[in-house]
Amino acid sequence: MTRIVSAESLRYEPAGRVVLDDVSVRAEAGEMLAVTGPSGSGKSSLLALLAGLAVPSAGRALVDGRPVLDGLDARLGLVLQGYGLVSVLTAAENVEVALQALDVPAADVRSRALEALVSVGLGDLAERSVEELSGGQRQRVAVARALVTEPDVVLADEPTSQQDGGTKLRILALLRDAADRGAVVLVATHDPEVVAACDRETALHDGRLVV
Ligand SMILES: Nc1ncnc2c1ncn2[C@@H]1O[C@H](COP(=O)(O)OP(=O)(O)OP(=O)(O)O)[C@@H](O)[C@H]1O
Repeated sequence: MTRIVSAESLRYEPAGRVVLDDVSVRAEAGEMLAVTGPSGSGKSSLLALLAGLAVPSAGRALVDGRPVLDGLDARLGLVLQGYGLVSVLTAAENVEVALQALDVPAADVRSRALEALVSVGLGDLAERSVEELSGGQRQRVAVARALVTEPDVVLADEPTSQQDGGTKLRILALLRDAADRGAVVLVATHDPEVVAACDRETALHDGRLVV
């Protein structure tokens, strides 16, 4: 079971540009950590490094003390900017993809995907192709796909940016459920309401931690 996600003195300089410098963060099972900062401060980059989707030029991204790319036994739930959905598939099929990669019995895949879509208020649109969904609905499909596997680590980049009051609260409640189940939850956001729903905040400015 995953207990700790940590960044140790991360430096990230794609194309020679310093985007993150000496960033250390630690989050434990059961907590929701808000990663805040103005646009361009490096929030998405930090989440990408913690997800193993980008490689730091110095420092380490660790899951339970092991380099994140070695920690693949830890189940990762990602909500990325742009969502990464397959637009020609239906909402349900996009969520099913996450379960198919695991040892979930085929008979359970559909019901669990539908349950996840109902949890984000999209039960009625499960059979709708993603290209026919609005931006906010796509974001909710991405949240359902990230959480359907009951991940040990949730990395969510502005997961409610396109939601109104009710659905925003619903998504925040689902993230809290994941933390209560023992997941480590990191949420990049500049929304004070989202920060208030988290346990702690770590702030970035120009790629550095604000102390
Ligand atoms: N691959 C890259 N090459 C060059 N610059 C990059 C790269 N990735 C990110 N940056 C730059 O790093 C800075 C931080 O970007 P990042 O997306 O991490 O910030 P953010 O805090 O998530 O912003 P936002 O809230 O607008 O999403 C930006 O100035 C961005 O242009």
